[in-house]
Amino acid sequence: MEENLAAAADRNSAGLSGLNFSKGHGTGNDFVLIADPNGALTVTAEQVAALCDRHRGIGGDGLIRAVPSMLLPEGQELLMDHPGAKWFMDYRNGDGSLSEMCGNGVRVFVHFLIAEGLVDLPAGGSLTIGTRGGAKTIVRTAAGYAVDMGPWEFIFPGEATARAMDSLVSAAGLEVARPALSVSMGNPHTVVALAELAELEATALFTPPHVDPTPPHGTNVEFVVPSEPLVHDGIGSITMRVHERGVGETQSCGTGACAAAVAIRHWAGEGAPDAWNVHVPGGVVGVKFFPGAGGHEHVELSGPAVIVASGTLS
Ligand SMILES: N[C@@H](CCC[C@H](N)C(=O)O)C(=O)O
Repeated sequence: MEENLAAAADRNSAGLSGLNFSKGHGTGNDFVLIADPNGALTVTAEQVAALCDRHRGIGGDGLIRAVPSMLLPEGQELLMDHPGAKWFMDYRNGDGSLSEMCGNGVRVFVHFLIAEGLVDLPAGGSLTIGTRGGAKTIVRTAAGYAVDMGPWEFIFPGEATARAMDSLVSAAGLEVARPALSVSMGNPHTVVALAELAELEATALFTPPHVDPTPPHGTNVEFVVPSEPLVHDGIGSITMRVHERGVGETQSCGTGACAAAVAIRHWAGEGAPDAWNVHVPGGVVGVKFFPGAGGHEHVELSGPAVIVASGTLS
C-alpha cells in the first residue's frame, strides 16, 4: 500500500516537469506557488497532493496558482463587481481539495506576485485580488500585509446573542467532548476553548477531531486558550492550535485565527476588545474587527509573508 502511494506520488508530479515554482510561508503555514499568466496549466488534485508531499514532493500545506481572473469563469464573474481584481488566487489544500479561502495564503500570494514582478505594490499601497471566497483587498505594511477578510458569520442558524455553543468536539488527548462554535470566514471553522496551555499541548491532532454536528462542507477545527489576562493594553490575546480540513495540523491558519477571535470575543461578551493577537505554533498574527461596507462587521488579518526558495521541477 505504502509503496503504491509512493509510486503514485512520483508519477503524478512527473507530469509537471519543467514547471517553475516558489515555496513560501506565512507564520509557518507553507505553500507551493506557481505563476500561470496564460491560464495554460491544469493541475489535478493528484498532482497537488504529489507536489505538497513532504517526503517525495516539494512539501506544503497547500498549493497556490496565480492566474489572471479573466481566464477563470469564477474570476470573470468577480471582475464584474471588482474590475481591479486582475489576479486570482487558485488555492488548493495539500490533499488536492479546493477551499474557498486561505488567510495566510492571501499574504503569501501577494508577496509572490510582487516577487515575480507581476504587480507593483509599494509599502502603504493596496491591491485587490480574486479568490473563491470573493474579492479581498490587501494593504502592504511595514511588517507584512493586512487583509480585509470581509464579514464573518455563524454557520449554524440561530439567535447570535444567546448562542453559547452549537457543536461538541472530541479529540485524542481530551478526556471529554468540548462545546464549540462554528464560524464561517468564507471557509468553515469550529472553535473550541480550552482552559490551559497544558490541555492544548495534550490535544493530539494527528487524526481529525470529531465534530458533532459537522458544518455541511466539513470544517477546520481550532483549539484555543485565552491568555491570562485576556486583555492587555486594549488588545486581546489567545493561543491556538489548528487541525485543517484537507491538510492536518498546520503551524498556522489565518482564517482559523479570525474565527478563533470571533468565538472568544463572543464568549467574552460585552466590552471584549476589537483587536487580538493570535499566537500559533508558527508565530503571531493580528486580527481586528471594524465596520465594513453594507453595515457588516469585517475582519482584518495581518501578518508576515516569506518566499524561501524558487526552482524548477525536474
Ligand atoms: N491555512 C489557511 C486555510 C486553508 C484552507 C482550509 N484548510 C480549508 O479547507 O478551509 C488559512 O490561513 O486560512
